[in-house]
Amino acid sequence: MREKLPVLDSTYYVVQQSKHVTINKEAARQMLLKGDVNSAWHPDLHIVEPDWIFVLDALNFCFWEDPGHPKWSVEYNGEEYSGYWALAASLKRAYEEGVPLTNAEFLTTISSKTVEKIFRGKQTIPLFQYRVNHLRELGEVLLEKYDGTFVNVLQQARQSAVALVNEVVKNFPSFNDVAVYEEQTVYFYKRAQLLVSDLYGAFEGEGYGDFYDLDELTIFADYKLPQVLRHYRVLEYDDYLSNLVDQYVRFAPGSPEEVEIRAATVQAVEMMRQSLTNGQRTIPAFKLDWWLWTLGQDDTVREKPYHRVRSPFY
Ligand SMILES: Nc1nc2c(c(CN[C@H]3C=C[C@H](O)[C@@H]3O)cn2[C@@H]2O[C@H](COP(=O)(O)O)[C@@H](O)[C@H]2O)c(=O)[nH]1
Repeated sequence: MREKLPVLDSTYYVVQQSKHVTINKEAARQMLLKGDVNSAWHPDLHIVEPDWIFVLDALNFCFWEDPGHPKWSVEYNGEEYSGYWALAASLKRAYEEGVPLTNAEFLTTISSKTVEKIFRGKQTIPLFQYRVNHLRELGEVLLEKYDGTFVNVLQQARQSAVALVNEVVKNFPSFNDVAVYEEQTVYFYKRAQLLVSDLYGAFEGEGYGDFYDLDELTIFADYKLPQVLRHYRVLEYDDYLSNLVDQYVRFAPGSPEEVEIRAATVQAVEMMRQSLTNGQRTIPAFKLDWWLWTLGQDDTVREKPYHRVRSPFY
């Protein structure tokens, strides 16, 4: 019996009780009919090195600003990047400048000054102190338990995506993306799951990217996928929630509103997967994720804002 993640069951529970978010199955079916779900992984701006990718996904969260506030952006090779791409570009720039990002010893005592230099650009990257703390946590745990390299975390997982997610969330608290909803623990594990798909993408399914159970992953519950699914009316927010989201009101991390949005995102894509499987080859959730996330990079789906939570988990 293959090991499974607790993400699907726990998010299913939320969707059953959900007060403010509903999933529109027909809209989900329509979206799939129009979609070209075979989007590829974007190789540009990435260093194909396991410890670098681990650092990338330890920092892969919360790039948004409130309306009217300019976003953090960096310049790399004459191009300006913001959001996720600014993170990838700044870490690639640092790596090329010789900052020893993949040296666990260095990470344990990395200074704020050094982190400022890594992310230098216009404005400041949000949740700056969390970025420093996550890097130091990676260094400490890698040194203490894995002889200083993420490669040994990968060895522990023995090519199981589920085992790797569990190993990471258990030993690196900054990846332990869970919430409590009506006394039940709800597991999202967004950056830990995204890490596995990034390894798969970067290594093209070979070597460090070779996992036998990738179809056990769910989508990665960030803030862009709900925005895309809401645009296509796959997710429907009631008036109470729509008003708050559309006025850029911030929700507290772990609030019922946030958990309902994230859980419905996971379950909506699971529904898409099921509808795809009748008669067609099953497609792993992470491939639908890449498709939806790439759609989210396009302005057409942004007429309504995504929900705002200042969270270091996504
Ligand atoms: N669900 C999901 N969330 C993802 C990604 C990625 C980047 N992966 C791509 C990169 C190379 C490969 O081609 C991967 O496809 C970033 N994010 C999240 O989005 C948010 C940033 O958005 P914006 O502010 O607009 O940059 C933030 O929460 C960030 O953590 C993904 O793939 N799936």
